[in-house]
Amino acid sequence: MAAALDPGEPHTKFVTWAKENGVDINGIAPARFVDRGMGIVAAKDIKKGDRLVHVKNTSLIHAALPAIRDLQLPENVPVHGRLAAALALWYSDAEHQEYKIWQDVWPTQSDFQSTMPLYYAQELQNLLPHAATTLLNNQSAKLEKDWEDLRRHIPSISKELFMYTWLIVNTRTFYWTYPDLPNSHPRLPKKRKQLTADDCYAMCPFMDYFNHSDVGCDPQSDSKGYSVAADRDYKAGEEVYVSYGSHTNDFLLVEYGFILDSNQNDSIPLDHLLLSLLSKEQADALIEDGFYGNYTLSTKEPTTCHRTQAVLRLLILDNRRYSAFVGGDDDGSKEQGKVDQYLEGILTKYSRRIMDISEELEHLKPDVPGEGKRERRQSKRIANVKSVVKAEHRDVLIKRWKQICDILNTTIEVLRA
Ligand SMILES: C[S@@+](CC[C@H](N)C(=O)[O-])C[C@H]1O[C@@H](n2cnc3c(N)ncnc32)[C@H](O)[C@@H]1O
Repeated sequence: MAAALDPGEPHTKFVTWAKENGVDINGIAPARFVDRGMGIVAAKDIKKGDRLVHVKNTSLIHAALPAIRDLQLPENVPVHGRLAAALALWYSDAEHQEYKIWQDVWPTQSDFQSTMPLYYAQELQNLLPHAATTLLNNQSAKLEKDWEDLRRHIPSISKELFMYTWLIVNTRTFYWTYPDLPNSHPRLPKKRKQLTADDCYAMCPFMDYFNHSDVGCDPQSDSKGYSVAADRDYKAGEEVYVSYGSHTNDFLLVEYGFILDSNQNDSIPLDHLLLSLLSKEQADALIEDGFYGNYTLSTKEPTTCHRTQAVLRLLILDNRRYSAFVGGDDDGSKEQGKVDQYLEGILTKYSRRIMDISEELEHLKPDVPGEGKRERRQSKRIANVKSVVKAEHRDVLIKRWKQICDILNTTIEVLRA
């Protein structure tokens, strides 16, 4: 069990504020952890099913709040950007005290800088795994677009501050469908039927202290608000996690800035390995059959999905055998050995490429705090290393590639057996 440390005064003040502002807390408390900032611990022995926290609907912060609508931010901008703009305006306004005590317990800008891939040096971003690269490109495009669409409406806010509150929203929001409002209400971001996941963001003070685990409590919402009940018994002092969803480590890394040591939901995409092997005709056939792309290798059995089995068969079998497999007329067991052998070759090649990437990462010199530019230049020359990056960024990336290699090697062993 990781040591839980005293959270410090701002957190004690925040808990008092939360209790006075619609948050009901039972048997849990915030605590500081060495490797993941704040989290929640059991303050006493807890029984499975006990309600640990309830946040009233009126205490949530979301786009339908009058205080946010009054800012008259353009409605075509996604809720994520509008919430970030509101938080930035409140954060920078000394007169606006309503959420000050909550803001005081947020992670700092420097916490984000040391964990989020958005802040990695370009050369490290270039070495992210494929899935993480796609997610990071999307995230970065969304942030830039929100900033471009909003900057004229919030002239007092710097991009740096906007980026900070945008990441606060990114890492601390909950899914909220405004169940306390009628289906058509002027304060709903859209008519209820038209709401998409991008409209359903709510910030939930205190609930946002919970860290994530692949097995954890499952937050629930209804028109009265948000709550968390214990998923199992806990002993006093144990950390209580919630699950943010069935996320892979690449997703957790880009969206939240961490990876789990063990993650039953982890998987890696194979599209970048398989799509390039297809001829135009094969790609067209897969599109027509609904099997183009989205091929994954997971940590759970069976490690390859049905889609992957389909594309591999198209690549190495005659069309008749492929069609029998995707049409469901044949389970494909007759050719399984041949398919496994082919996949084993592809994965072995990828695993060798990862060894090269890991070596490249090892040669990027980590930034040593306190070391000046001159010393860095000198030690770069002496050690024949290429560049200077943040040690914590580089190390998490080395660890992630090692996890990917382990998934590949486990699968290769299974395919060989
Ligand atoms: C909703 S907040 C949770 C509270 C947060 N730890 C804090 O200090 O305020 C989400 C952030 O917590 C951290 N986090 C959550 N779960 C984690 C875990 N299992 N391991 C490491 N960091 C985690 C990540 O920095 C993530 O972006």
